[in-house]
Amino acid sequence: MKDYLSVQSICFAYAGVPVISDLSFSVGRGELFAIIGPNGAGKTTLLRLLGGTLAPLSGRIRLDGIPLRALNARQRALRIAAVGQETHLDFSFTVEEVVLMGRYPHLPRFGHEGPIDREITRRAMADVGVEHLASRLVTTISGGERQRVLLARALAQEPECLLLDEPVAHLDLNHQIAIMDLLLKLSHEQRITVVGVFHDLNLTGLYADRVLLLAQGRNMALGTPDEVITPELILQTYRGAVVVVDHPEVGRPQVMLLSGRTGTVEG
Ligand SMILES: Nc1ncnc2c1ncn2[C@@H]1O[C@H](COP(=O)(O)OP(=O)(O)OP(=O)(O)O)[C@@H](O)[C@H]1O
Repeated sequence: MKDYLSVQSICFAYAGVPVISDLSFSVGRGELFAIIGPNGAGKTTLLRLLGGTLAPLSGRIRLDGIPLRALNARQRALRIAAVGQETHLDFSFTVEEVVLMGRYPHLPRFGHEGPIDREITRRAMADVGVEHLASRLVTTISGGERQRVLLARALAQEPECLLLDEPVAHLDLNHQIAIMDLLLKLSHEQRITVVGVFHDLNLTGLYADRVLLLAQGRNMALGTPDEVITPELILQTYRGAVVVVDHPEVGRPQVMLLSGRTGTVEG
């Protein structure tokens, strides 16, 4: 698989406090790539570095062979769409207006959106199942609906790469599966590179092509879900005891918790 994103020895610190340390990896075009790790590991910071909203203190990030820092914000927005953890939307736009904003990087300066932009917006809303909310104010929809609207806005951007911070965190079971299936289709069929931060190790095990396990800003493991989602690595990084079983249908790793309640670990 041809590399789309290439990260070489990047370091980053907030006010002198190191958060990302000497991190290197690459992501293939059309790969569904998961970043996992405990709270504070640096996952969101890493996504911001990949999206170009933060710049590494040292090291290099390349996008399709081009140094990320050589691209301005609009050039980045034509290639990358990012959806952050913050699903709050302050202003009283309708859902359709918010999704249409994804088209802005494609519009000429001072230009207006046309029928093609409206059609792409409609399709993006349909893909994430928010078409029925099109005329609702974003301030009046639920957290999970808002999360899907923001994903629709990212899709309307028609990016080569999606950077998603916990894209299913607020979604119910049915919508989690629908969005993960959509991400799989986007990556494998449309060759969009999808990089997502996930807390749900079972969804990661089921869907990811490869997984980067981050702890204290360092690469603790990188490989297939089978290689990374192991009881040893989970205990070492999350300090949580688990057993890992094979999914009965597809054999992919699924995590079961051990705790005081299961009687296998001191509570
Ligand atoms: N703007 C900031 N200024 C200073 N420190 C920050 C800032 N943002 C994050 N940090 C710190 O950097 C570290 C990594 O934060 P980050 O949000 O990248 O972690 P994360 O792995 O995404 O965590 P979580 O799973 O809790 O969302 C944490 O210790 C956090 O407190």
